[in-house]
Amino acid sequence: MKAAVLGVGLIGGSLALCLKERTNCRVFGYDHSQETLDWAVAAGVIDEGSRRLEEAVKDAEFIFLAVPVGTIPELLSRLERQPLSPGCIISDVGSTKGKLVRWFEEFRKRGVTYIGGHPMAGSHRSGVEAAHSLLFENAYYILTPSPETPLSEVQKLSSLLQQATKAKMVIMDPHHHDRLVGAISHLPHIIAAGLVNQVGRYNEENEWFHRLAAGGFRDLTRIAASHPVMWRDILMSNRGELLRLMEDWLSVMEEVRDAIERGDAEEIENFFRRARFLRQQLPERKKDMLLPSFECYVDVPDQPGVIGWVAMLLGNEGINLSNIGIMENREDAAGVLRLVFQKEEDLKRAIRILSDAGYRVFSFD
Ligand SMILES: NC(=O)C1=CN([C@@H]2O[C@H](COP(=O)(O)OP(=O)(O)OC[C@H]3O[C@@H](n4cnc5c(N)ncnc54)[C@H](O)[C@@H]3O)[C@@H](O)[C@H]2O)C=CC1
Ligand SMILES: O=C(O)C(=O)Cc1ccc(O)cc1
Repeated sequence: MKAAVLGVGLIGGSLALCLKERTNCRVFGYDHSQETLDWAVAAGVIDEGSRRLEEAVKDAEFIFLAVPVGTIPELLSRLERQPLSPGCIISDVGSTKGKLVRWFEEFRKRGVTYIGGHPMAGSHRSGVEAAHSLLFENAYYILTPSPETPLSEVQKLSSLLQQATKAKMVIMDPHHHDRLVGAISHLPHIIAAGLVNQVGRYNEENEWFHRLAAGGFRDLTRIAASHPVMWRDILMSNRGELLRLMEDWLSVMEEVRDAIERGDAEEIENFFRRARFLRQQLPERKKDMLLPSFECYVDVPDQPGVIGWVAMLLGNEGINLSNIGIMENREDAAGVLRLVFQKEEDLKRAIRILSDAGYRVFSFD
């Protein structure tokens, strides 16, 4: 099986290593830098490399775009004009997904499936030299198929990626994805960079600012060392969500500022109490602490009572749900319901019952 990785940097190189190490894919790399390709072949990151797109994607069953976010649309346009293997699956690893939605339809017309993807693991380093095959292990890897994407294709891609990366595969609506990563990744990068720049200005006057910057400042600003061009692209492509999130952030800051101005000790204490409580609730990352869970996703119409209806269908058959929730909440679209079970047998029975009831059910397990 041939897989093409377009952009052999940190993420593309890591994905190539994963595919080579844990699947039977032969990995063909494409990059605009010949030096990168030579290094990647010599280090065994890819089997072969070329600066010619046509050669890289010829006969490939899977094509992964791992170029900067701002370059993905241009590369997709070029791919559209290439002779591609019928039934081939194209995916990308870009940090934002909403702007890429239209490509599903563009490629569908040509008998090719495009499914957005985003591994939620990375580093402030970039380039193929920093690639490694354990980068994605146990991280979440989000896929953002269109509601029309054939389930068999989503399954094919997710099985390959799960096997290769050992990540936890999740599916999500692309716009919901952008709001979510906007809040937990993009906004924090803006805040970290802003704080470092602010203190940097003070330090120009008095270098004790940097000398004393330890503990909290370092912890909070680690991500400010990330790649400026990559983050420029990410902010430009998640504009709408980020503007909304920054409004919220500014009003949170205003509330604290006002509380300080008023000398409102209670409000200030509550601000920190709430944060400490919520911080302690964040899920642990330790691998062995994860309880086994089996999950599936169900396409549901956007109608009141649909969660209760699905829960009742399963309850009537004595199936225990350990969690249930809507994955996206746009008003104009149907939702994706996530169902979690503690027993594999319950998952299998639930899939059968819901499919028999006419629902489109998807599972990674
Ligand atoms: N770095 C991170 O922590 C994460 C990054 N991502 C996404 O992964 C993608 C790649 O990021 P990294 O691997 O960190 O970047 P990188 O800079 O390490 O790698 C990008 C590679 O693409 C090549 N490239 C750039 N423009 C090209 C073009 N027009 N044609 C051919 N090759 C080209 C570069 O030579 C480089 O080898 C981005 O879309 C980013 O949003 C996703 C998850 C985490
Ligand atoms: O967790 C973060 O914010 C990181 O710094 C790593 C990272 C960067 C970009 C992504 O799209 C996903 C993960």
